[in-house]
Amino acid sequence: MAAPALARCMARTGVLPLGQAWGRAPRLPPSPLPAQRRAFSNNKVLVELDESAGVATMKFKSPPVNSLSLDFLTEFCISLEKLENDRACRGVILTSAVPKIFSSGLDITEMCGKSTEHYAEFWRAVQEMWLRLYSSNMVTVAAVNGSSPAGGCLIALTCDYRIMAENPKFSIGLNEAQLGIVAPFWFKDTFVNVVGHRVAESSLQLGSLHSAPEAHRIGLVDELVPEEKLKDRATAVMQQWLALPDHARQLTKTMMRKAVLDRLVAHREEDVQNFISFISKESIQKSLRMYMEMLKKKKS
Ligand SMILES: CCC/C=C/C(=O)SCCNC(=O)CCNC(=O)[C@H](O)C(C)(C)COP(=O)([O-])OP(=O)([O-])OC[C@H]1O[C@@H](n2cnc3c(N)ncnc32)[C@H](O)[C@@H]1OP(=O)([O-])[O-]
Repeated sequence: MAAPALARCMARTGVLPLGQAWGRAPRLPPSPLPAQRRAFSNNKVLVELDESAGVATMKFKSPPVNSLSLDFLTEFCISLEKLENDRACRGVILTSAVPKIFSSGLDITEMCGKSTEHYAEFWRAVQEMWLRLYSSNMVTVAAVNGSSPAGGCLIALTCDYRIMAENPKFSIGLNEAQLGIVAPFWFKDTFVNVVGHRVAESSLQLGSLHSAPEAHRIGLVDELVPEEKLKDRATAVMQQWLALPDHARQLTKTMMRKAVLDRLVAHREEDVQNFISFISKESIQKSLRMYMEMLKKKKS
């Protein structure tokens, strides 16, 4: 489906047609035509595709903090879909064009004082982002070049491999509990699949934001590198993963992730309704408002 048609579909329903993501044809190696670089950009996501390497870089560029608004999520899904359907692309590196911030997570303003319909549309877009990324046939590498709380951490966890800049000021984690909200089961499942049950249990209950060295120690990120080497290291890791035959790697990935993906697909609407009734509670709205005020105070 072409991008404008996808955008119209998402504007109408809040979701991309799932048939687009599942059961797609196996990825083919890039064509032997002369090396080419292509770029396409929406407002909030910049994509550069190196056809000779078969690798795209997706850069988040939604200042000040790359929060995951409905617009951002829509653009993210459209960009990912374009790459997924592009035979020249076998892997994607996710990173940020905003200094010091990978992503600040879900845009809190999308979850405050809005209508039930808006919450439903927003939550379907969050689900869609995760379903598409977690089920992607491409190799996905997160080059985490800044802080990455909550939904930002989820994006990194959803990739195949995570490399973080070894800046002790950068933190990462599912800190929802600190906001007085609860990460849904599929955030938790993704986290457990990366760090194991015990670490996930305490980290989630405490809403921990882990410094880069601690995130590495608990296995939340696979490696740390000096900031200036992050891009090169992500490219080297990507080459290593792409050296394997796509079909074997893709089937293995599906085998490892299917149960968790199927769980959300089977309970998608129920999950939307859970989100709406949870986020609409006055006590939750109050917690979110206080948290936003705290962020503003910290700034002044
Ligand atoms: C069930 C649901 C599950 C939920 C999952 C989630 O992801 S929940 C999300 C959990 N996410 C978090 O807990 C992360 C909260 N954010 C932070 O901890 C910090 O902003 C930072 C470390 C990301 C950047 O620090 P920094 O000193 O570089 O920047 P700064 O702090 O000065 O902020 C600049 C401006 O951005 C604003 N803004 C920031 N984040 C958000 C947001 N998510 N949304 C909207 N706006 C946000 C902030 O208010 C300020 O606005 P102002 O005053 O200019 O109008």
